[in-house]
Amino acid sequence: MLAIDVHQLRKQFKVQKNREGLKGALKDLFKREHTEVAAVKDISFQIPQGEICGYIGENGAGKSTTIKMLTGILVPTSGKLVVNGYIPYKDREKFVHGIGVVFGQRSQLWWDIGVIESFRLLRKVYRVSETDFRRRLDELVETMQLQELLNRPVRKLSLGQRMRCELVAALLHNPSILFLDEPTIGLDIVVKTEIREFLKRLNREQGTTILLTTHDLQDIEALCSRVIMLDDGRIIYDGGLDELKSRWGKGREVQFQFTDAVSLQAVAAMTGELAVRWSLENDVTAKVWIPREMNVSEVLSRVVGQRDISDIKIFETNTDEIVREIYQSGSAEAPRDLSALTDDLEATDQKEPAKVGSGSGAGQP
Ligand SMILES: Nc1ncnc2c1ncn2[C@@H]1O[C@H](COP(=O)(O)OP(=O)(O)OP(=O)(O)O)[C@@H](O)[C@H]1O
Repeated sequence: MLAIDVHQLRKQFKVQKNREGLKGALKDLFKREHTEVAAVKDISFQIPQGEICGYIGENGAGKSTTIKMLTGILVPTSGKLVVNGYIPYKDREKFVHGIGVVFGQRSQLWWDIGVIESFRLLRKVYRVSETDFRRRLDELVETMQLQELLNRPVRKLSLGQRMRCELVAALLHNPSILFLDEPTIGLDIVVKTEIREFLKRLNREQGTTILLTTHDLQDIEALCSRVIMLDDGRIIYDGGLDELKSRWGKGREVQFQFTDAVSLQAVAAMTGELAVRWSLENDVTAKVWIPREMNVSEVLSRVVGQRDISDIKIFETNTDEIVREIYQSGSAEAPRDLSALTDDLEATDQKEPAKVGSGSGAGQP
């Protein structure tokens, strides 16, 4: 069964226009002018139960607007959406029992009362039985190590402590879908890792579906097998993270540290006709760029054995770089040949972003 089913979903906001000058302000008093801002433009996607899906995009791409429609806070302008079997904005009362929401920038806990009191209030809001509440609370408090924090007022918690409490609060009623909007924003790496581990476990053990919005691509790498990328209200990529990397990655680089001095000619001779590119870093260190369709072992087997090597390091294009380039180009369509890759590499060497076909290719692959 699908956890989330979205078809041609659109949200337009009516925004007041302010005319310039005193005359304009006076005119505004009598007759307001409006413009329409389309925040989400006819997007479609399906998320099966039990999936962890990353929902990413630049500031203003339309992520929060989508989450707000999926959680029933906003009514769509057009399109269809079914979440957990319900139409969120229509069936709100029944619908909210099956979802949990964490907005990293906002709290669902009461600021001045003890954490446990907030949890008790939420138990009443979600009408969870006392026995289920106790069992669930004990389990969550232990995994999230909240024992010491339960009686402290929320305002006295650190951000990391509060986020752990927010997650517990969102899960007390045992929802089958969890919406997370920037859950690790501002957290240190230790708390981020704890939260990622917790979410992985939750998904593995309870099959909770998770839709995660984040600007931290390490959250995505750690948790999501699939990523949906938005740009200006449209989906420009929907697929696996691995596929994105192999489609956009610029191949790999292998750095060899030799025991004796080498020359560029000598290292290039070792790989002969292979379409790789060598560069020298110093007398004993050389780097070879290998296109993504070539197996690294093909190069390694030619080099190892011909010369004594003291160290080898393999570098991949990291996801941050890939996603930054896609945002810049406005399209995740990147059918690139070897020469384009080489051009890109040269461009990157000169610290300029790689350019690929511009934004017309929006749409789901
Ligand atoms: N209530 C609103 N009224 C008018 N315009 C809005 C409203 N909410 C959002 N927008 C506009 O819709 C667009 C998408 O905003 P949204 O908050 O969904 O983006 P986002 O991807 O979540 O961005 P961020 O990463 O900065 O949170 C923006 O241009 C924003 O200005």
